[in-house]
Amino acid sequence: MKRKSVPKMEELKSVLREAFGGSSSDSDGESSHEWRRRLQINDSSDEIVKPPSIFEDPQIWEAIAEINGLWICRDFLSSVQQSSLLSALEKEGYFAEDSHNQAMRFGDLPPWAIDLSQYIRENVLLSDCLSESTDLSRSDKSGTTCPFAPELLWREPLFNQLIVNIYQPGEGICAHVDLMRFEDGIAIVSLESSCVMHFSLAEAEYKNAEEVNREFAKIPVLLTPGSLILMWGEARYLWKHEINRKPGFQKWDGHDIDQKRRTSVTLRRLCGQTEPTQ
Ligand SMILES: O=C(O)CCC(=O)C(=O)O
Ligand SMILES: [Fe+2]
Repeated sequence: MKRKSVPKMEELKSVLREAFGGSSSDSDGESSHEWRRRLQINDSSDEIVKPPSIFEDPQIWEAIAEINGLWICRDFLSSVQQSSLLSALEKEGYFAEDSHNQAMRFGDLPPWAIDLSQYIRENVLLSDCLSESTDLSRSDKSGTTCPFAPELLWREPLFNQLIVNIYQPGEGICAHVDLMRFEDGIAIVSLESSCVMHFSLAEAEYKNAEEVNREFAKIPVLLTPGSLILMWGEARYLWKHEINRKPGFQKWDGHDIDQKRRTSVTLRRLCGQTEPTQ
């Protein structure tokens, strides 16, 4: 299959500029711009907050040092954007009953999820990961400076399955590797309560002592409201992830995390979906 060539950063910026306009324009109806515009409107007050420039203050991406292919953007959504996303979930009826803890969509995603996907793609692109200068202080163990593999970033659609998980205090998710029916490249947006997600190696095929030790070590990652994690490559296939919200397991910096309801939006892509021909 012919792969799309990956554009260089400058080409990319001009493509983005053409598609979404500069920071001062918010008149077009383009999806990502629309998402940003909509997300600037505070539901309760209708206050319009000045939209950020798409090229200033790019968000900060951190590689989780121990795990190749695991990246976090802690300030991915502002508090206004988080509220807008929660309102969109509420309108879908996902919070209608306390017993309702999961909702899935396949194929055509709702507009807010398409916008969210586009916003993820845009923010990865703006991380300058495709530029030739590599800042090793921001790379993962394998030396990669890109929060998402370029060949995954350019697939269309980026994601076509979503799952919304709603956890009441004390509820979590057991250690697992996501099903193989999903392609590589998974995004998780966290909302409401913070939590610690633990990662542990999935396979016992690492024979040396250091790796056996690592196998039992769990790597904790704090997921704060509005954060985004991206899992691909080793993080997606070789590591399990779990959230244990039973008493004693949700500690950060020696303190128990105050548990409230937590909501997450996971975006993935089903295997075997071909790109539409243009
Ligand atoms: O809720 C989360 O943050 C993780 C969800 C998850 O791992 C899954 O649905 O496979
Ligand atoms: Fe998962």
